[in-house]
Parts: sequence; structure tokens; C-alpha cells
Amino acid sequence: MYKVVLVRHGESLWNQENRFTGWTDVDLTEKGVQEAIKAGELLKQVPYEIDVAFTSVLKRAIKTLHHILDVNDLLWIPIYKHWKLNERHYGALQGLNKQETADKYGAEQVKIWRRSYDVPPLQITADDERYPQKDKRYGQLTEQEIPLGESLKDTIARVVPYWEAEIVPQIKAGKKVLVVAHGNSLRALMKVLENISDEDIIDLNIPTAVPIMYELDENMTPLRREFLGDRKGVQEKIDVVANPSKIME
Ligand SMILES: O=C(O)[C@@H](CO)OP(=O)(O)O
Repeated sequence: MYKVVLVRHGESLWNQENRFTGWTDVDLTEKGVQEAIKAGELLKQVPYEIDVAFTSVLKRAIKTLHHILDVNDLLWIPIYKHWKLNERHYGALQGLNKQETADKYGAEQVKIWRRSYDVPPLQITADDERYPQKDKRYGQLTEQEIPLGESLKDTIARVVPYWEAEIVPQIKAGKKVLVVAHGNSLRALMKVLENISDEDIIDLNIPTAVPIMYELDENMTPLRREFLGDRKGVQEKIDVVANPSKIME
């Protein structure tokens, strides 16, 4: 039996401001830092002694990972960063306020953009300042790889091959692996791991900085999934993600 732990980053500035974030590299809020430290403490209590960590190239995930490792005195372990673990690229929605977008396009349309399986958001073009190749860290991406606005299906197409090629071999080698990523890159991974249907994935919302512990068989099929922490607190965080402003409907 194998184990792996997935963690979404702590609250970011744009989570707090209720804006679509995607690949925008926003920082953690002070609350987000505290959430990350708490996640580190929860893993220490288990105990889950992390050998190797994977994260995205976005600072909200990288800093969350550092806080978790710091609490566990494990800042020295190998850390692999890759854009394939980035948040889903939210295209032309990036930067917009979610409530204002719901007021303009309707709550139903916003829910489809946020949670459907294969409907992409409004796309950006290559002359947009949000075009990823204008950023040095994405300079090596091919034109096919550069997202202009990804659906969850598009996100799965880059997250899952990275999981299979880079992360699974470490798990199978007996390493205790931690993956710190994002709401939708983790939904992408969890959809495939748990074989969640295209319809049911709409209702999966990932709370900020709650360690998600999986027990896996040798085929990497989950035997068990547990959200660490007190149940009420975890559910409250899930509700915030599902309905960020509580006035979208
Ligand atoms: O804005 C984003 O990039 C994501 C995660 O914060 O938002 P949502 O939960 O609406 O998919």
C-alpha cells in the first residue's frame, strides 16, 4: 500500500478579492500563511515524513510548500517545480471579479466556466499581456503547450502525464511524496485518480491548505481518501470555494 498527500495552496490575495486567478502569480494572504503552517502541523501529527515534494511555478503554491516543510524541519528535501502543476489557465477571465462576472454573464454561465469538465473560459490572444510566453518561466513551452484558456479537460491533459512520468515513480520507489498545487490542477488529478464522472466533477471543490491523504494500491488506484483536520472546519472551507461570495445565485 502506498500513500501520497495533495495540498492546495493557502488563501491567496485574489481568493480574498474573489478574482479569477489562473496563472497570475499572486501571493498568499496572512491567513493563507497561517493555513499553510496549520497544514504542516497536521502532517507532523500524523506523522507523514515527507521525502520529496512537487509543486507548480506559482508563488502561492511554492510558499505554501515552504511553510509546510519549515514546520516539519524539512526545507532541505528535494523540491521539483513544474508549470504542468500550475492552476488551470483561466484565459480572459483572469483578473475579473467572480461576482461581477456572474452579474454580467449570469451565475449559471460562471458555474459552467468554473466547474464544467470541457467548457473552456473566454480565451486570450497572443497580443494579450497575460499571454504566458511573455513570462520568462514559460519561455520553453511549445506553441501547442501554451494555454490561452483551459477547460478542466485541457488541464488533465498536462497534469496527468506529469503525475505518471514524474510523481508515480517516486511513490512506487517508496518515497513519501507531497504535492502542493491548485484548486483545479488538483481537481484534474483527483478526477482521474478516483474516476469521477464528467457530471460529478462539477461538485468537487478543494479547500485551501487542507492535506488530502490518499492510500493507493500498486496500480495507483485510491483505497482511501482523507481530508486531514476537523471535519467542520474542512467543510466550511469547501463551502467558501464552492460559493466564494455566497451571493452568486
Ligand atoms: O481563480 C482561480 O484560479 C480558481 C482557484 O482559486 O478559482 P475557481 O475556484 O473559481 O476555479
